[in-house]
Amino acid sequence: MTEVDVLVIGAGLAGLEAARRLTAAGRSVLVLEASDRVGGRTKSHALSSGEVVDLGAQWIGPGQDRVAALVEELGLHPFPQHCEGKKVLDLGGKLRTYDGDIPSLPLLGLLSLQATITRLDRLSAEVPLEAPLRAPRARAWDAMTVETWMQRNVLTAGARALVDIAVQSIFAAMPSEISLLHFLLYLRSGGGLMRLSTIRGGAQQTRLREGTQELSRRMAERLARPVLLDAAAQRILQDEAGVTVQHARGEARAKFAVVAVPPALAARITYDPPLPGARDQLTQRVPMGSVIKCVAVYERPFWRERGFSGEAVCDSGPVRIVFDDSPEHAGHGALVAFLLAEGARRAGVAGMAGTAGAAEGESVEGVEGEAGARRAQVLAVLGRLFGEEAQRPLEYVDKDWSEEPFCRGCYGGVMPPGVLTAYGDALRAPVGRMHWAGTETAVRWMGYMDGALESGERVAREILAR
Ligand SMILES: Cc1cc2nc3c(=O)[nH]c(=O)nc-3n(C[C@H](O)[C@H](O)[C@H](O)COP(=O)(O)OP(=O)(O)OC[C@H]3O[C@@H](n4cnc5c(N)ncnc54)[C@H](O)[C@@H]3O)c2cc1C
Repeated sequence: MTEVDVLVIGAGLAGLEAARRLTAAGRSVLVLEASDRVGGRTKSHALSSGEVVDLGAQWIGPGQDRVAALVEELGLHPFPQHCEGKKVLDLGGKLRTYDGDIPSLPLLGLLSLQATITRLDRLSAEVPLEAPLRAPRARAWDAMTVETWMQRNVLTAGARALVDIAVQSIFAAMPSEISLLHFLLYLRSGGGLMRLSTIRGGAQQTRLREGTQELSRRMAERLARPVLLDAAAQRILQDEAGVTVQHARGEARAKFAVVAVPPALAARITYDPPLPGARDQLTQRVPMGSVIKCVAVYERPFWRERGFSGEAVCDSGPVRIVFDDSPEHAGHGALVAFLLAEGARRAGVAGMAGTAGAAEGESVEGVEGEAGARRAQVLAVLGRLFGEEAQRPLEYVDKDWSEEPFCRGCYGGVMPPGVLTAYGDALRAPVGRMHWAGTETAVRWMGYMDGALESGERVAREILAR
């Protein structure tokens, strides 16, 4: 049995950040990772040209200071997300183009949309980041979904459709699945609705040439002990002197453990003694969002030549949002389309019936079955938005995150009504010698890579203080 000071479960950004901080403080650390790679919800894919696209987390933006510092420390190369040119809005079956951050709507819709954004940002400013239940209307907000709030407060159908898409794009969940309090907390945690949904000055501003998974690879390389891969933690036993973790490759013992996996995944580990009721019930109530990310690669970014930015917003069909995904030195062009929430679930279920590769379908011409059907549907949307050329990519790859065995959905855990009020206190509270990390536990940038790093830093601090 391996014995160390601290065992970290999960080699995503949260677990690796905890591990490197504890190592730097002179503690011995072993990271156990269930899958055969590090990086968790980051996954970079090499195109046949050798350039990299991200099938998981992709962007960083202003205010995400931890990620920015890490990028610099690890010598990675940031570059700006392309956003020059016209954007396409596919609303109510009609295609139009617009400039700027807010899609073009008739005057009343535009006013309603602006008023909604201002109102949501004002409400979210009332939610204290570290203690959301102290918000003056916390209980009322946690008793309703974002959908209910929208029905009452967003006055035009056009504005409602766009807010709906913004919510799906930020959470990979439907407005009907999210507590208004959780939503407002999340907005505050990331600096507001516009910051979360925009490119310039927003959370989609910057990409990494090497892809975001490289952050985890380089962090793991620098640890004193290699990450133990294919070592899913199955059972955590605690006694007065320490913690024993039984995992897929054996057993390990430490003084403390960090569980750096989302709550829904933490629920799949057995705890002995059993978790306190509140903590266990929390893990029963924070489901993961649903997203399939689809990347189509072309000879060149032909849409740029026609004055388009590559960005699109759609209210029908399988795709909700599209961005230019071309590599930094765009010899090639690429577009990334997001299937979100209901759309991802429909496409994912379709994938189950067909070929293997529903989880990560690298489709080639002539591919058959449901993975091929998904590809055809996505390419048909891209063709409608950017012209017929978009239907003929050189390469296509997609990834259904609900199929990833140790993520089971993305971008992260979503809280339905009632959860924060009843179980919020259990989110970060250690249980004996076990400490909880993961982006879902972050105060700032909850749900993002930056939040994952914050949580790793926090648990390292908690353990060192003990
Ligand atoms: C499609 C997509 C797009 C995204 N876009 C962005 C973006 O643009 N910008 C951004 O900042 N964030 C984005 N995110 C979110 C970002 O990826 C996450 O916030 C972040 O990576 C979470 O890191 P984590 O360490 O908290 O969790 P994870 O990355 O989930 O790490 C947990 C690790 O634990 C492992 N594990 C699970 N169970 C066990 C077990 N029993 N034993 C051992 N190991 C286990 C998992 O395999 C995983 O490696 C996106 C996510 C997705 C999927």
